[in-house]
Amino acid sequence: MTATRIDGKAHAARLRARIAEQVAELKQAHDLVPGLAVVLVGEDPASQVYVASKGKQTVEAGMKSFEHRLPADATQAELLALIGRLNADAEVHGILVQLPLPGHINESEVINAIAVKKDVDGFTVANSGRLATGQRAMVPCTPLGCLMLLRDQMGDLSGKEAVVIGRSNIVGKPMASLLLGDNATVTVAHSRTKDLPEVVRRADIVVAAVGRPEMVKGDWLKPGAVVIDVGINRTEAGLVGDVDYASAVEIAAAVTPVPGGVGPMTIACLLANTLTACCRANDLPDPAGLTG
Ligand SMILES: Nc1nc(=O)c2c([nH]1)NC[C@@H]1CN(c3ccc(C(=O)N[C@@H](CCC(=O)O)C(=O)O)cc3)C=[N+]21
Repeated sequence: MTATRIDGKAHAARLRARIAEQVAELKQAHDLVPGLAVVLVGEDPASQVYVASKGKQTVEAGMKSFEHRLPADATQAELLALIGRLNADAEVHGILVQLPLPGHINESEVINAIAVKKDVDGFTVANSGRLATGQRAMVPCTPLGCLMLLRDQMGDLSGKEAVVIGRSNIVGKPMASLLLGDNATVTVAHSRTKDLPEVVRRADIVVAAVGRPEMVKGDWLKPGAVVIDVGINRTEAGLVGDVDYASAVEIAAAVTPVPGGVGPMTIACLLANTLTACCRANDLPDPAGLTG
């Protein structure tokens, strides 16, 4: 029996359709249009493509998209001044500064200059702390998308054994917080973890977010596990995840593919967070089913 291929692309399209409906209602009832500002420093081709696709999907959902491109040699002061203007702009409900930033810029200073309520990536210290302590936060898009796929696949996650591979501030740690919030038993594994295959073997849920092409093998998995692959690795063989998909589908119950798994969910969740930020900025209730 081969595993279910979790269709993140189709799931994300349904999510975007729901968001578009709620955006239309917000316009009707309150004459509000959510706005997302994306800031791109430098000319990295992959980032260009990615930012263009975010802009297109933002507009398709009925929201406003504002793109700001700065040259690779822009100063940190210029970037901070731009963020200051976006923080003060009433048409902008969400701000995303595309990472990574050029080496001469202090990433953490820039991210933490974003108004907490407009931090649709959920990367500020304030939002990270709020999520970790169970307070209402803006939740990082990739972990939020993974949580939605897991709930859709498994229903209640209560009491499930989850292993998150990777401890980054943008995926691994917030993913662990979200799984704890859903009452899973969570292990965070990383590069110093001893006998990773043995740790993974006890998991009902595996979230792989390490950035090592096809590292997680099918024979590491517990039969029936649900596997979420966050990896986006460009190799000579093309785009591959952190999971060896071919061997994983022989053992798992369900696996996300790369491409077409978590990636499209990340962008859909960015739109969801922008809508949420717009509602909160106007003291309206959170949109239904979008905030985790
Ligand atoms: N402030 C900030 N927030 C981010 O969320 C952020 C960022 N910076 N910097 C870059 C990474 C990367 N990221 C991706 C999102 C979607 C796909 C995606 O949709 N991928 C498609 C394939 C795309 C392709 O073919 O290259 C898929 O997996 O099906 C990929 C990568 C968000 N990031």
